[in-house]
Amino acid sequence: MRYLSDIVEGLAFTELQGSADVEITAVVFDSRKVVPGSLFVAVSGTVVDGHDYIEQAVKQGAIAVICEELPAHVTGEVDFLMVADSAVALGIVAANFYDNPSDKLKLVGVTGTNGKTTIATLLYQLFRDLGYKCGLLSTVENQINDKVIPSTHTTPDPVALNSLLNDMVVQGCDYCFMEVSSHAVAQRRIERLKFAGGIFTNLTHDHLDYHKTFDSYRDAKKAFFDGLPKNGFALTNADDKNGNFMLQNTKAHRKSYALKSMADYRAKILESQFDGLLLNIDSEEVWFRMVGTFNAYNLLAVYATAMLLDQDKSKVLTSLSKLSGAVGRFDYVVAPNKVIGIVDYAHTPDAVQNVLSTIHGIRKGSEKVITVLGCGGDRDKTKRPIMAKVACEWSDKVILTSDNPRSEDPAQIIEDMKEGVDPAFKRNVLAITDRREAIKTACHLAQPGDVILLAGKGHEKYQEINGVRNHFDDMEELLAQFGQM
Ligand SMILES: CC(=O)N[C@H]1[C@@H](OP(=O)(O)OP(=O)(O)OC[C@H]2O[C@@H](n3ccc(=O)[nH]c3=O)[C@H](O)[C@@H]2O)O[C@H](CO)[C@@H](O)[C@@H]1O[C@H](C)C(=O)N[C@@H](C)C(=O)N[C@H](CCC(=O)O)C(=O)O
Ligand SMILES: Nc1ncnc2c1ncn2[C@@H]1O[C@H](COP(=O)(O)OP(=O)(O)OP(=O)(O)O)[C@@H](O)[C@H]1O
Ligand SMILES: N[C@H](CCC[C@H](N)C(=O)O)C(=O)O
Ligand SMILES: [Mg+2]
Repeated sequence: MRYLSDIVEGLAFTELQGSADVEITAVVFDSRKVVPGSLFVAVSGTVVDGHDYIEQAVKQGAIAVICEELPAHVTGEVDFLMVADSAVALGIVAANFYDNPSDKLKLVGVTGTNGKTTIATLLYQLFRDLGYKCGLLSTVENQINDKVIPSTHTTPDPVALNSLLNDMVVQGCDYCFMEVSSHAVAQRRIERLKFAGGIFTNLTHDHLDYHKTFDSYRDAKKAFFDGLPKNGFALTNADDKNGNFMLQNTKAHRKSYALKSMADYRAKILESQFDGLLLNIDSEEVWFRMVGTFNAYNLLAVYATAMLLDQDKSKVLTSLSKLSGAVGRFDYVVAPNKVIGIVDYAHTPDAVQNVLSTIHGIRKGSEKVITVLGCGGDRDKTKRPIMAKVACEWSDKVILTSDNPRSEDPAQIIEDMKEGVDPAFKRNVLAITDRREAIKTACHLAQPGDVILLAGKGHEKYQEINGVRNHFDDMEELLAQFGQM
């Protein structure tokens, strides 16, 4: 049991109606989830305003409410606290409710357009292998030591986030590695968390539906570094044109990694194959199981982080060389007829280009590249033609299909993608709305040695159409076509 007075510690509120001396059973920001004794935080969202649900929350048993505006009719039995920003307040009270778990372990956050899941997962796998108890919060799954907890977001809401961190503390975790999405920073999901360090991967085109402009997307990422404490580290990619910008106002120790520029941690690619990378990393030659230049960046960021967390260099490199990262990132299979299939979560123009240029760099001769690609519905529409354009530039054949159409018409999403197809390439482009059929067609078209890339869905085990999630797994489909299932 926790008292309201403990939970609001550090919270700047302008008015308190009632007494802070009440016991709170739960912190809740969705009226539908209120249980008797809850503290309800009214947050205004992208669809509705939580303030409109205060009455419902009280009816369901909320005994205290945090809000930006007091409702017209305030009953005497409920405590009301007025704040300037409810989203910030939610972060603070959620952390206090769980007794600030981020103060009790070393929390490392990863932000950037691409590579967050890969880096957070590699760090988790590395530190587990080094013998530590660890937690992971990622797009694919959350983990507490070896226990897997399904994830709903890249970065959970503040209540779920602090609850998971608290479970990690209870399970004795020394570290937690988490992804920090730009939505999470903008919506203040990470408020009041204490980070031991932050990592920046890169910044390219995504989520402009939500952030509206590239600058505000960039500023959301930067705000994460602005908030790091002065005894923490801020590690950036010096090869990315926004890398230094991220660290402009941070109080944390500034560190960098790079393959091309001057940096604190450097690596060079010596060999790049379908089964791995040979890197000269911090003056040591090491073979890794991860594929592609972009993974050289991810591996280097992980290595640098391990050094900043005072780990032993040779143990780290030995362990890192065995790891394969997150599922659905450049997953590679060969059919009996020697067709190569790759499943990758590339869902931004930059990621599509990186994966395809990696395939180009590795293939030996005249093998053809067939790309199967869709774009998500209810997400950034402006990336659709660019993703299609990039796919066409780097493939011999492209099959445009559905990703997760969500509430949108799949045929219209494909039309939006077609806008990016060069007329001269049109005869090499097919449009097949049914993703299963699209994959089947790619497999029929492929000749021995050819490479099929299934882009966009990676680890996802579902396809969301009109609010319904049907089971769908790119790798399963590929293996079925290859006669391996
Ligand atoms: C666009 C977006 O980020 N939306 C998130 C946001 O919801 P919202 O602003 O739409 O909320 P809303 O429906 O307007 O409701 C406003 C408030 O009223 C409350 N409410 C609402 C109805 C009601 O009856 N009673 C009630 O109290 C809601 O609980 C909420 O507090 O806040 C919710 C609670 O935290 C999130 O679940 C929700 O994520 C949605 C499901 C989502 O799809 N988000 C994606 C875009 C997202 O966050 N993605 C990022 C990055 C992805 C990546 O690149 O990896 C992520 O971190 O996962
Ligand atoms: N460092 C990188 N630079 C550019 N592209 C990358 C990098 N790492 C991975 N990718 C590409 O981006 C895809 C997504 O990678 P990952 O899941 O690690 O990114 P993420 O940042 O977690 O994405 P999300 O925002 O959806 O959570 C990969 O499948 C790969 O195609
Ligand atoms: N976490 C990202 C991933 C998108 C993956 C793609 N498969 C899609 O559904 O658009 C998002 O929610 O924008
Ligand atoms: Mg991710």
